[in-house]
Amino acid sequence: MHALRLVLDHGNTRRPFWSLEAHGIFETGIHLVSGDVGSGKSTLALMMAGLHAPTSGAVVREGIRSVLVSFQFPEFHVTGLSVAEECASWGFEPGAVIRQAGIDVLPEIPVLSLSRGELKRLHLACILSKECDLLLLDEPFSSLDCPAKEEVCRQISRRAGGITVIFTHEQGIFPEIDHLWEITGGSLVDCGRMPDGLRHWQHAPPLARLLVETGRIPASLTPKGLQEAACRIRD
Ligand SMILES: Nc1ncnc2c1ncn2[C@@H]1O[C@H](COP(=O)(O)OP(=O)(O)OP(=O)(O)O)[C@@H](O)[C@H]1O
Repeated sequence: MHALRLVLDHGNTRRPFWSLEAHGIFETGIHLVSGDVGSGKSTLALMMAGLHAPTSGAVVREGIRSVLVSFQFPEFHVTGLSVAEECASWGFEPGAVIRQAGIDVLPEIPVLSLSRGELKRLHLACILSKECDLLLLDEPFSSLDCPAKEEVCRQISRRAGGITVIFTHEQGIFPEIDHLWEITGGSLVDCGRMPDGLRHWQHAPPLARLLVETGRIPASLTPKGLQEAACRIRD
């Protein structure tokens, strides 16, 4: 596998009433970028994908030959009329995708007749089955219930190789995360690798924050990792 790096070299973007400064290096692994509503997560995802040019600075994709972006709203990705056509547009048979998505739909029905959550699961099943060097997932958990979030997390955690970046304000359910980032005060902040990065993560969910404050640093942000830390006798 060739070395992959996405370098944000003071990649700044400005709009009349908003700006974002993004500086840092994303290496192979699973990255979590958290931030409040409107903080710039989607804009940063577009910048990293090469779909939004920085106003100043640069975004350098070293060794990255393939990029996939998943937008928050699954309708943005639809190109087929039926579920089967939609799966085919990704190069997949509908049966396998429908099984992986865990939804109960027929391949011949119009893809836009699916509920938002079903469509999101179908889209995620397709995109998570593709191999790529850089996978950018903007709010992958939106529209999903807890079991579906957990299944998507398992699929993300299984990704081997490549750079995966999750942009989200999710506070409950996470996959295995290697590196924590957050957007705060108009800047991308590198909180650091897990688990030490937890100490610097302002957007940490309440349970993770409590565990850190009580000296039980979770090794992982997965539900199992948080449970293990919560059940641990204080260090
Ligand atoms: N095309 C645009 N033109 C002008 N301003 C925009 C445009 N797109 C986004 N913005 C502004 O840029 C800022 C960042 O938006 P962005 O969608 O990146 O935030 P976000 O963190 O992804 O939000 P959310 O959590 O709601 O998805 C917001 O203030 C938004 O109003």
